[in-house]
Amino acid sequence: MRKIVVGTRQSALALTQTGQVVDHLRELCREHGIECEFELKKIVTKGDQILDVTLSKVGGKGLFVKEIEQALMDGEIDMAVHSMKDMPWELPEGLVIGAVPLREDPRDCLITRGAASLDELPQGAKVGTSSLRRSSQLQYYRPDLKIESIRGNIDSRLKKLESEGFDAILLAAAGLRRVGWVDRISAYLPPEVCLPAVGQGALCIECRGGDAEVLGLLKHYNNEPTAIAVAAERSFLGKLNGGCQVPIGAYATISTEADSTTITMTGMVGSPDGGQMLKDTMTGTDPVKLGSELADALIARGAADILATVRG
Ligand SMILES: NCc1[nH]cc(CCC(=O)O)c1CC(=O)O
Repeated sequence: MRKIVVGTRQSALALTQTGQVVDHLRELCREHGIECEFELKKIVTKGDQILDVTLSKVGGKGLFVKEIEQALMDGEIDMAVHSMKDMPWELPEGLVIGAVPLREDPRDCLITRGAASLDELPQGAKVGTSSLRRSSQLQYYRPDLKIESIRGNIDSRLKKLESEGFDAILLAAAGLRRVGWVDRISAYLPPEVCLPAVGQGALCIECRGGDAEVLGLLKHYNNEPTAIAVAAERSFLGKLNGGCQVPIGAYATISTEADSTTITMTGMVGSPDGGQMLKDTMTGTDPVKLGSELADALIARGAADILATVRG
């Protein structure tokens, strides 16, 4: 019987979502008469070890993914479960996205100490986020807010809300839902106010392109509308060369009528202080083409200059 070793980071969120994926895959194996067993392998990444520096300064989000991809290429593991939004837009040679399962809630949310919405936060409130995308959109909407950096896993950020005197912090709703902490959410930020990160709320199941057995299993786990939406968002990110942490957001939705699928996507590029904010919405049928066209539309309005300033 084939044993599939599944690599995961060791944060509460990573362990929970990998456990959930393996449960789903076991079910799919039963359903499709596929014989295999699963084993979890925890991997400590650089991103997990370096917690005291802003991510963009130490090499961006790819830090969470690189070591796990190396383990895949070395054959130490056969499958990796990542948060899609932590995935750099380019995969190393030989690795593929085997499945993109059904997306969780893509929105960002606010965890406050009292206020029931973004509008209710007091003038000058101290808000914790290290994401340039979140700070850009928050400052654009509420220039009075004081944004301060906060890092760490979801659990340590929730602790810092109290211990470091924040009035609110921003997190992805998906992560909180997966670990069962929805009751901590004070308010959801609609995409019109805060466009999510590319791939937010989705998972990425990565494997070796030559592993037909694993690919065969994973194709049953793929959710086509999510995969198309994520492909469009990642194409947008790729065209903007969004390698490391950047103030870029995008959210695509899919509608199917008769036999034709239409993708609607909004994308944003903003300066971290919210002083500049470029946003556009476009529709299309080819995800890669749409992502690239939406990026071009923002580049024509100066997106590349904003990003160049951020990258320094
Ligand atoms: N940057 C860290 C990260 N990567 C994935 C999630 C959870 C949400 C998701 O899976 O999209 C989070 C936490 C957060 O941003 O609040």
